[in-house]
Amino acid sequence: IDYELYEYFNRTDPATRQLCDFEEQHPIPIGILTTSSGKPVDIRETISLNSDAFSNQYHIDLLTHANAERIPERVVHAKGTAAFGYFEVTNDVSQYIKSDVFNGIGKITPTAVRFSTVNQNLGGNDLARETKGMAVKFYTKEGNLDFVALNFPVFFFKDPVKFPFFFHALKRNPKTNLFDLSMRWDFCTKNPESIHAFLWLYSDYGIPNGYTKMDAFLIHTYEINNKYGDKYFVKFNFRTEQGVENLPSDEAEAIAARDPDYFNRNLYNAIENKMYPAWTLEMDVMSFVDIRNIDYNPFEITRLWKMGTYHTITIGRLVLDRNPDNFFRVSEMSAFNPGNLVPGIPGPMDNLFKSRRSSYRDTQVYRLGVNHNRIEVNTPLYWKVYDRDGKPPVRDNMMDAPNYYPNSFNGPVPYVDPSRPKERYTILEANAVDLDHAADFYNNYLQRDQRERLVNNTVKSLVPVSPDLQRKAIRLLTLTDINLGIQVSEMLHDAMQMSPIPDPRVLIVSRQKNNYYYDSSSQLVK
Ligand code: HEM
Repeated sequence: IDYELYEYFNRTDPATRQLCDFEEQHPIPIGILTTSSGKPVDIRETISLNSDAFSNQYHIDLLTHANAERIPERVVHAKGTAAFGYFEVTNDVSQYIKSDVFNGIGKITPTAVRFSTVNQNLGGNDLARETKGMAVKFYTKEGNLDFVALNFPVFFFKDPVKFPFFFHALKRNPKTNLFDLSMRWDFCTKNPESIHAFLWLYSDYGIPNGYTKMDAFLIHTYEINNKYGDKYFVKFNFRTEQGVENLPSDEAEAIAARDPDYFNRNLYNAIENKMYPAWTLEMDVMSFVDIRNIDYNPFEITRLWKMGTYHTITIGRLVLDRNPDNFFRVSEMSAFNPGNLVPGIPGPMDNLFKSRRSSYRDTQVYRLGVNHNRIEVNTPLYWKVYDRDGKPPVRDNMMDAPNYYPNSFNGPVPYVDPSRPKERYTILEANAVDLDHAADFYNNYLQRDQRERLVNNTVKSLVPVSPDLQRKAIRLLTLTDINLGIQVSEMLHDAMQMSPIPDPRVLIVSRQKNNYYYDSSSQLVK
């Protein structure tokens, strides 16, 4: 007997026994079967052989609905899962932030959370070496607050114009429909500011041991205000109470071979087994005076704040205690938008964040429709709008209320917030690439054994790419840190000796290349 296989097929975990649990809770059928319009279905309509199938409305209803049961998967973060829970304030942070959700020790706010892996399609592999997402919707009295975070504290670039190219390069090659390490390394070496986040990716943090064992970071520097209108600048971080745990590549590959849904299963089972996963929400804080006295740009999202230049304050705890009763209704219909903020959180000022405010909304209009905030999981506790009509759901469509503003007939009116600061700062963003942060991560953040695994993982990803890209990658790694460059270079050399002789065509395309552009008279220039 293959005991591993035996154990796998004899699971008694909540995820595997879900249908049996349903049966136990419903010892008799839950009702009479109907068509979608509610007509009871006669048993003879459930078989279409030797009958007039096209007079059988049940048959037509069933098949045509099945034809239309897919909506577009998310353009990124398609594979994921969701859970409900609550947020509890555990500390008095009123001196920094006036938002109702974070004020009043003991205050509980319901939340919905979606975890995801970035580049996989729906049904992909949870254990792929990819950034992971954690999006939290707080249903607050002042509207929905969406904290949309990643398991790395730095992002790959700061110019939002790069986003479509970034996710094209990390998703599937349009010709082969395969993930393509050449595209990845080409993106990385053409956009050297991304090396810091790529080092996080090739380090142990690239494969957490499930969603419950990872921290999550909002990355951007958020402006927050207190009730006197004072400004503070913060980074919000979720710290896992289960402890950070990562998986070595070989172990991750072995698990993936047995269970590519390992992360989703793990979260589902933890909640069903009442081992409710929890995170502490903290913020790293700087005042305006602090910001004026530091020697680096704190709004730069490809770097970390320097130790000693800020202090950290706990806000509260996020606990997940309920699995959705239907995956599609919650995970797939949810729409998280980092632009959904509440009074007291004007939010980040960098261009990448500004671009995200519109990007998420736009893709959600495409994916779920213009009324996506009327879908149950996205509906705030309170809403009064002048939006009308469009593809369902429209809920009550604001019934008989006036549909234009301003009006003389008592439609909804805005509120006045006297403590809201009058001005917002504008930040200047530089194009320069500073590799020091990546070097700092490699040398000071990682332990020796972690550095070794990072080198191993990097080499593994470089073996299949062309020598030209290998050279460019080693150059970038060497510029980042000379030892890192040397180690990757030496180990890659050894690995290439062991691998089969490269296809000569790869060598041809790998000759030293130049950069080309067209001049104003359309001549190609080298
Ligand atoms: C220019 C930069 C970025 C753009 C344009 C962008 C765009 C998008 C888009 C279009 C989606 C799919 C949303 C949906 O279909 O509902 C998405 C999902 C997501 N993004 Fe970003 N993103 C950017 C940067 C970031 C950053 C910096 C973070 C984290 C700090 C982040 C975290 C996430 C997460 C966690 C999701 C999944 C949300 C869910 O579970 O529904 N993204 N992003």
